[in-house]
Amino acid sequence: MTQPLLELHNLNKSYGTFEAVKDIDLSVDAGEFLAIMGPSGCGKTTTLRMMAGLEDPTRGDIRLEGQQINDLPVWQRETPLVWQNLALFPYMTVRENVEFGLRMKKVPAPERQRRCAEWLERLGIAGFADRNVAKLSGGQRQRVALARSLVLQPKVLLLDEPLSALDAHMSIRMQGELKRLQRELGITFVYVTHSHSEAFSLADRVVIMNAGRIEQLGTPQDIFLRPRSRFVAQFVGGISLFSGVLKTTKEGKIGIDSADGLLQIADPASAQSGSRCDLAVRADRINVTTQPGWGTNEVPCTLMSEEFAGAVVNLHLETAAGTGIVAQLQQRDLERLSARAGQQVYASWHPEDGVLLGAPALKAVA
Ligand SMILES: Nc1ncnc2c1ncn2[C@@H]1O[C@H](COP(=O)(O)OP(=O)(O)OP(=O)(O)O)[C@@H](O)[C@H]1O
Repeated sequence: MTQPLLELHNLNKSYGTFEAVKDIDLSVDAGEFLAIMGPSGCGKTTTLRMMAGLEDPTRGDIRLEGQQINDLPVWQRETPLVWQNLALFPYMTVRENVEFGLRMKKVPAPERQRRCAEWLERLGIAGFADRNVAKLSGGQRQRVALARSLVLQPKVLLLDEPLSALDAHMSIRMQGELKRLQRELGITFVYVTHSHSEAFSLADRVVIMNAGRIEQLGTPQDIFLRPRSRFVAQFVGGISLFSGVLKTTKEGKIGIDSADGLLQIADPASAQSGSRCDLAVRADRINVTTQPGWGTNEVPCTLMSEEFAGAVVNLHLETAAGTGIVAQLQQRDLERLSARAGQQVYASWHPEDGVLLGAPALKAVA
């Protein structure tokens, strides 16, 4: 088995009595693009700053290539951090900013200039080399910040919401460039973001944090299709949740007995009958009809509102028991449905589209 490049073992950070990061265990492989997501204040930045050496862990280990680096000062680490406000030196030119780290490392002038020129070229900012960074656009400044870190040939590049200051168009463009660079260079990226679309489209694996802990770690597909907890399902969004008790009927059907009736599932894993469970169903798996009789799990609902999201529309429904359901329809399907807010409709889905959460057997899966 190959050794992970970066490892966090039982990493903790407290500020006074407040525990910002709790018992984080995480391994990042060489060349991997790992995204860290979670609600504001869940400890993403603190975790990243500990990796960068900008915060001391209260407890636990950080290892790079197997070596503990907890006490290594920032400037000796090979894990630079690029963050949202970039922290470029405002009175320096682009070239001076990019060369700065190499000067600190006492890299001889000819090599410094060669490496700086290579990165200015690579990131398409050679034309502004002698311009003051204060006179650049947001996207250009972002490139300077990346060049300044990449010129140091880091083992891991840590990025804290690097695109959050850019407008939507520039952010999408930079996402593509970041992914291309990461693939071409084979550098390991650890990337903190608030943006679901950035995490899910860029990362090989995504960490979802909640209140200082890792709630789920998996590929974007895993997290999107198989959220492990209510928290992850709600955080990812576009998922309807039903609570109930796992039950096998006299006819041999398996489902959860919920306030909205028996909701059948295809795969109960090894959850035991009688255990309390939550069932998650993705919005794009829910059919909506104006007449009953179309599906296995069919729940009468009231259409509460429609939310237009480009080519698709999210329908917000509510059952008689007060459960909120969200269904995602193509625009043309909505036209065919021709239902209005306040009208009774029927939500249905196939048993195999329901994912059980909270069952003991599922929790035990690593
Ligand atoms: N220096 C500090 N002193 C005291 N508390 C701190 C300090 N730094 C961070 N915290 C607290 O630790 C918790 C985690 O902060 P952190 O910045 O890691 O969260 P985050 O997930 O990155 O949030 P955001 O998405 O808002 O940036 C927060 O409650 C924050 O207020």
